[in-house]
Amino acid sequence: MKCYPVPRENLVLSIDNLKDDIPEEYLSHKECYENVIRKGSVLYDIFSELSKDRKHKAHQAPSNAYRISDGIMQNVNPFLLHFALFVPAITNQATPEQQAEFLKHGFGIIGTYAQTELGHGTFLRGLETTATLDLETDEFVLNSPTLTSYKWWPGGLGHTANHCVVMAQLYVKGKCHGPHLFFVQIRDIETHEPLPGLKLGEIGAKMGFNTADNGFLGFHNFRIPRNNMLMKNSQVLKDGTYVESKNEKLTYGSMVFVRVYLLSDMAYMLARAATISVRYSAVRHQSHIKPDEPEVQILDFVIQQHKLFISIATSHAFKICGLWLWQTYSKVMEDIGKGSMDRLPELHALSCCLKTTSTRDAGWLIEQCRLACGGHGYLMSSNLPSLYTTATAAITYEGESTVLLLQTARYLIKSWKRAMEGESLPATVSFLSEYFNKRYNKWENTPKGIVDGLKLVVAGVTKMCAESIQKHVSRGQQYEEAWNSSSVQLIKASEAYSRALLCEVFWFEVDKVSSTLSNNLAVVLKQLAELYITYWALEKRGDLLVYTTISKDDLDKLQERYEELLALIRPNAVGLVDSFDIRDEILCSTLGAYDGRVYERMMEHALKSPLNAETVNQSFHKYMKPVILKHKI
Ligand SMILES: CCC/C=C/C(=O)SCCNC(=O)CCNC(=O)[C@H](O)C(C)(C)COP(=O)([O-])OP(=O)([O-])OC[C@H]1O[C@@H](n2cnc3c(N)ncnc32)[C@H](O)[C@@H]1OP(=O)([O-])[O-]
Ligand SMILES: Cc1cc2nc3c(=O)[nH]c(=O)nc-3n(C[C@H](O)[C@H](O)[C@H](O)COP(=O)(O)OP(=O)(O)OC[C@H]3O[C@@H](n4cnc5c(N)ncnc54)[C@H](O)[C@@H]3O)c2cc1C
Repeated sequence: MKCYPVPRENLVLSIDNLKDDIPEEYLSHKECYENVIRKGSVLYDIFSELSKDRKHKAHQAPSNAYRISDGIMQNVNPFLLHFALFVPAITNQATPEQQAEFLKHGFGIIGTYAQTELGHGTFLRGLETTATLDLETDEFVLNSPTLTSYKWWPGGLGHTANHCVVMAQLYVKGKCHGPHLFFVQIRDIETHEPLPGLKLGEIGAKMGFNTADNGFLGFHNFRIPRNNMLMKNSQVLKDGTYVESKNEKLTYGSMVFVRVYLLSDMAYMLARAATISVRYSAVRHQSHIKPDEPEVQILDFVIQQHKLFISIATSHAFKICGLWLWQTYSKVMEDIGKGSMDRLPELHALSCCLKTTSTRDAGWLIEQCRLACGGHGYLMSSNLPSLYTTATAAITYEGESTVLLLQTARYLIKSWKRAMEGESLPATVSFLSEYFNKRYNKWENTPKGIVDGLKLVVAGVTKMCAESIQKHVSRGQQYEEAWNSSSVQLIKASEAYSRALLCEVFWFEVDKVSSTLSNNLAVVLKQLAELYITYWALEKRGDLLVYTTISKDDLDKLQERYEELLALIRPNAVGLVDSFDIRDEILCSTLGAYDGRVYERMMEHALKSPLNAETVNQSFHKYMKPVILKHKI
């Protein structure tokens, strides 16, 4: 691995190409894309130089180098899918020989992950793109038989990528074997023209993510070699023999990989938002707390602390749980490599609910950070609107949130049944077996006591779901119908489970490492973890009252402790966000820069608006003036 900086002479494009003359928000849709490709190409070149000696490994966490692009792009990098899904899909789903072949050009090809179609994103078994084996030519023929079978959404597909990994229904000798992945070239390397037999384009402007170049793709008798099916888990041999995977869900492995990673990504998004709004709240003075004293920093309002400190704490919770989940993922992948699939269902359940909760929480907390900056948070130059639209996209992509929570609920219900039958359960759900023993334990008003209480809530709600399903079945519904009838409660079980997991892992991991930290650091980290747990205990007080022995008096004490924690964290608040160590260039915010020159930066940025290039806009003469003159008395 080479060190920074990459020598300038190694780069095709000049690093000066990373600068913007006009802020991105003033560019048209097309200009914006061209602008990010200009900058993205420099970064792509730098990243490829940096990783020349680095072998792509399966199950490797993505490098943090791409964070730099957060600052340079402000919006989404259209090359993101290459690193985040295309390469991981190949390293995780292709045989070693295929990996050597498909990745031999390194960054000489640009890829994306083309799975979702116009008609289906969630229900993968319903995908319509077909890959049919032609035994005579030893090729697969790809087709999009309907409008709804067009690939729709893949990032970078519109104009950027020249290759993709495509999910299609595999047909061999007239038999469908379900969705499988294929390595497909879609554009000529030199001319970048779409290859014959393909219909390619961009899907249009979106709520955010506008520079991601999301595209559509249709196939018309498009041929690829048989060997382009990614064959690590299942194979199609030359004579058309289909060799089944040990577990057909391994085909979905790339999604599990990204879901796991998203938890750490959300920690970072939230750290950026918290840094902006806490620093701004320290600079901004408005109103009085005591009438005879000067106007205060808005961060001194306790309600402002309540809005913001939870974002700092949550970022740490996600970071720590993200590491824990990453370790779990690596261990399960290692086991799978040795032929054991035992922990795959558990990993799937954990990654589904934690992906959902972290993206949803990041979305509303970033919005809360934006609102906490008052009017100025609404400016694009605060960068909070862009952080919000980028984070909220993740609630839907890589598995729609409700759908993923229902996957976890499926696991919880199965585990509940196993617990009732006296089977032993994996550590992450073993508390289900203890529900009946611990249900009436005396409430303990400590972080550990709260974690135990939250677990009782999960068990209680899961029990209620199992009973609800049973009730509907006994009234004549099929199991799947009964499942649908109980889905509101099932979602609640899953949500409660992710909250209990986040609280438990955060608290116990912090507790574990605190003896290795300086006393001051350990104290502050514990305050953040306790704040997080107490916040959620108060938010979920209704559930705790139903499923545990907590009393009103306990809740009053928790409220008091929560307010104490806000006061304890207040003196360190700015230091805590500084310690996220996010450079101004990456923060990209007029409100959140390290030097606190908020108002100066806002004015400097406003002056860059193209509308300020002239004192009178031409539209005045063209449209307004005639109307004004007409009505002038
Ligand atoms: C920068 C932006 C980039 C964005 C990129 C994208 O968005 S890319 C596009 C992202 N797109 C998406 O994310 C699409 C979201 N959709 C999906 O992932 C799937 O269609 C599904 C999981 C919803 C259902 O799948 P299905 O109908 O095939 O399954 P089923 O419900 O009938 O359950 C059968 C069994 O399979 C199990 N199982 C399922 N998945 C896994 C797994 N990964 N591992 C292990 N196990 C898994 C499940 O637990 C159940 O086990 P049980 O109880 O029988 O022991
Ligand atoms: C910004 C962005 C980037 C993306 N990038 C990519 C990419 O690079 N590659 C790619 O292949 N795809 C990509 N996608 C597509 C994305 O993965 C899908 O949109 C996502 O998986 C959701 O699927 P859907 O759109 O079919 O939603 P739907 O499933 O149609 O969801 C609509 C509603 O139906 C509900 N619903 C659906 N099924 C059920 C069920 N079984 N039970 C209860 N409720 C249900 C959902 O909860 C939701 O409320 C991207 C999407 C976005 C927004």
